[in-house]
Amino acid sequence: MADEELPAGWEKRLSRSTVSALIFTFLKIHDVILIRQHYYLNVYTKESQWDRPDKPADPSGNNKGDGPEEVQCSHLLVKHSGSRRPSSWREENITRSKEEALELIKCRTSIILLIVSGKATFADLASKYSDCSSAKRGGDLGPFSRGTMQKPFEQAAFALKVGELSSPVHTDSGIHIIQRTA
Ligand SMILES: O=C(N[C@H](Cc1nc2ccccc2[nH]1)C(=O)O)c1cc2ccccc2s1
Repeated sequence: MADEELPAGWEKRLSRSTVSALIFTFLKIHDVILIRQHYYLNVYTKESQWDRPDKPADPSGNNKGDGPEEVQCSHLLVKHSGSRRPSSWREENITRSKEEALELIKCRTSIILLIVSGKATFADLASKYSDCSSAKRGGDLGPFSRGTMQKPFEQAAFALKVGELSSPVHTDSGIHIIQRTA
């Protein structure tokens, strides 16, 4: 594909990077390998990327198509003996196994179906059953961006649509059900 076919707002640039200076001691030769690589510049934001863009550059520069910058979630956490902090407002010393925790959260997931029937809200259940201190706020963790929560939690949260519930998510803290609220 020729350059002129680049989506609007992008320019193809050349990058010169010296990959490495390799010293072959037995050949006493310095071998500098010079690789010229292309990168793509968003002419509006001056942000650059290695991957060839497939859609017009976003003048605002945010939301590069990889989803929201920030989400808000509530969660219901069931801890187990292997949790990072096997203690909570509900239980000083949590000794249940991971398997027992998974059964428990599945059971509470079926209870969560009460939400669908309108007989309970996620906040009701989190405030009653979650082992996270956010239980006092109905499980609400407030808004957060990428890089602030444990990776498995972040990946699940950012994959949810607003209002959606996750399947059980395992982190070092225990097992979570996540609801994206914004
Ligand atoms: O890390 C927390 N609580 C831990 C358990 C825990 N571990 C988590 C890991 C990911 C997301 C939420 C999580 N909550 C605890 O109580 O042992 C947080 C509590 C609160 C309360 C309000 C807002 C944010 C947070 S994050």
